[in-house]
Amino acid sequence: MDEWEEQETATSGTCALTSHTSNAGTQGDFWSSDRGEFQREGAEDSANDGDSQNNTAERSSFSRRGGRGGGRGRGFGRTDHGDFDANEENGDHTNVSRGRRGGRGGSYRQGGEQGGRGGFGGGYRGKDEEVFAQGNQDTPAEKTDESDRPRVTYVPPPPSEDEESIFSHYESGVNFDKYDEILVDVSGTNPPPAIMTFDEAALCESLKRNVSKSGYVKPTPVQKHGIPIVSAGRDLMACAQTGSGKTAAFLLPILQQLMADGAAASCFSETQEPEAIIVAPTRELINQIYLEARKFAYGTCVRPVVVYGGVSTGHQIRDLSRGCNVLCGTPGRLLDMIGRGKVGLTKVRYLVLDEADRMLDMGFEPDMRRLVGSPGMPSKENRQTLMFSATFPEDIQRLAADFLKTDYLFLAVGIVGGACSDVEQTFVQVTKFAKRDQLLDLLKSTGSARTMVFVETKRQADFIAVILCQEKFPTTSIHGDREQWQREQALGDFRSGKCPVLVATSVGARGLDIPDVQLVVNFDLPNNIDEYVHRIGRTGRCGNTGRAVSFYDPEANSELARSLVTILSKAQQEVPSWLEAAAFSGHGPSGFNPPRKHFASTDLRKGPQGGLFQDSSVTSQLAAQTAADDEEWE
Ligand SMILES: Nc1ncnc2c1ncn2[C@@H]1O[C@H](COP(=O)(O)OP(=O)(O)OP(=O)(O)O)[C@@H](O)[C@H]1O
Repeated sequence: MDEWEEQETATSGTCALTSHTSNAGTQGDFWSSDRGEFQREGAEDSANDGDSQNNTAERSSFSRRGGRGGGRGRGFGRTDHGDFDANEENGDHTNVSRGRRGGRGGSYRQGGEQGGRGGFGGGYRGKDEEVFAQGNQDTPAEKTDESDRPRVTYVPPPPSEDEESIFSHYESGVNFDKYDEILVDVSGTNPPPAIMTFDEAALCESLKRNVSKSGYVKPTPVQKHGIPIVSAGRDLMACAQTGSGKTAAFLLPILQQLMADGAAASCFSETQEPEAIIVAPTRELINQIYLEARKFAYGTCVRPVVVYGGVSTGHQIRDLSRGCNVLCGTPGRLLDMIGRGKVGLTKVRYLVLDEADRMLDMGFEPDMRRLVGSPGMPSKENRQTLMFSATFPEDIQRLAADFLKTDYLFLAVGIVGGACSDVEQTFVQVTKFAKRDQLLDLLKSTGSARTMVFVETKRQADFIAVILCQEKFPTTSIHGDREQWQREQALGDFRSGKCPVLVATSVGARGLDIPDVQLVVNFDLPNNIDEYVHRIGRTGRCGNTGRAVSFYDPEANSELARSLVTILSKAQQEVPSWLEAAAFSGHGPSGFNPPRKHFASTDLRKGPQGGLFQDSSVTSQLAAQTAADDEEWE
């Protein structure tokens, strides 16, 4: 029995209620082989695939991001699976699935030699190291300076082949038709006319069938406008509220075009040349996008593939080699695959940045520049670049223009950066010491409602999850210190309702589309307003109603007060008088704008008056700043 198996055995199955465990190991994670496969890949495999994150672009891309942390105190600013959360109070970022690591030995395992503190040791790798890492992408793992770092060997279970589960979906809600009332603005020259029905999208039969099997009857506004724009070959920056169908807005026209042009049937090749590349900031989100692509491409010759960190690289290389038309990836792993020569870029026609503002902020921007500058990648004039998000601060729009043709179209559905209008937002003023009791009271009052609780740090996520477990709320958690299989299991348990409470750091804030999330709790408010918008957007999706309750700690959150008032006002929601008072009390960024009643586009090309959401642009710099610190790197 190897070290890995020992640990699994030692810790598995001691918690009947949840899949969550405490740092102290009072409860064990479930582990069952059908969840995924754990294997030690042989030396041959490793030599061929370099199945390690040690010597890859993925690692290199993180190195400059994190100053603190470094799980092993050896100068690497990321954990084993590439996540980084510098907000962790002590700078401990150790991923602790196996023993012998330094660092706090945080989450979930009691295993042997972990523990010890020592995760601090200078997590910064300078430029030279980055160059070194890049220059050694093909070096087998064994030969790197970090060869004792455990290799990632997790192989996720294959996605279901069963048609029913491929097309399983939740119903659109009572407010779905109200989407039609949302004001839409398309700016830029010669936008094509919107479509009103999927029939007008002129999809081929198999795509039409798949759209219908997905339960889509009529397009949402971002689809009505976005699909013809993409089909017309235009570059696009699109901003529409959370849960309003942005994914299909880019997937459907891309798949349609690939099929119309007779995308070459997938065939085995060591280097794959995808026609479309889709990038997203987190593993769970990119996997979700991949599953959507797979669903829409069902029964066609188009083959989507997904690559992301925390999973065996060798496994992904093997999957890739079977053929790939649409490659979905997190930036690090994608660059890694390109660096290894497993992905060629010469045939790329579409480059999609989902959560584009996040992909272009201070954290990921260098990776995006590296991606578009990679050998073979067609210039922006020779590819179509599409960007989607619910938030698009002006400074990021400015940056984004570098990646787009000058005549790109800007599509704004509703208020750029606005919160989803189907989410009822409430605020509770509370000190940090009273938050725990508030949360327990809230959960007691909501019964078994599926609830996401957002906290600031990974340690806090563990702590709160344990408390909730102890209070008999079946709870699991997702954050960057958890192994990938644990993250996927946590999400699975939350989706299935086995654990109706999910405690998450910001890694769960963007894009996740989980059925029936009725409540989002901001146990800790984020420190930028865009993050708030994305977090509460995990509920109230696709015309369903949802509820968000945020704990406002006057000591910690006064900087956010003005932006919150703006967001609430624009969503036509009640603003608590104490929040308004806090907003005007002199704290926080200047430039508060009283809410305007009418829609206005915030395509920055329209000039300074075009920006309805100037408050957001004030905070966006902060957002970019803090994103580099408090989000989790993938
Ligand atoms: N036209 C439609 N009819 C019915 N359901 C739809 C339609 N379009 C999308 N959906 C469903 O709505 C849900 C939300 O869609 P999606 O995840 O694409 O939203 P999003 O705008 O990307 O959200 P976020 O900003 O949070 O990433 C999904 O379950 C999707 O399948």
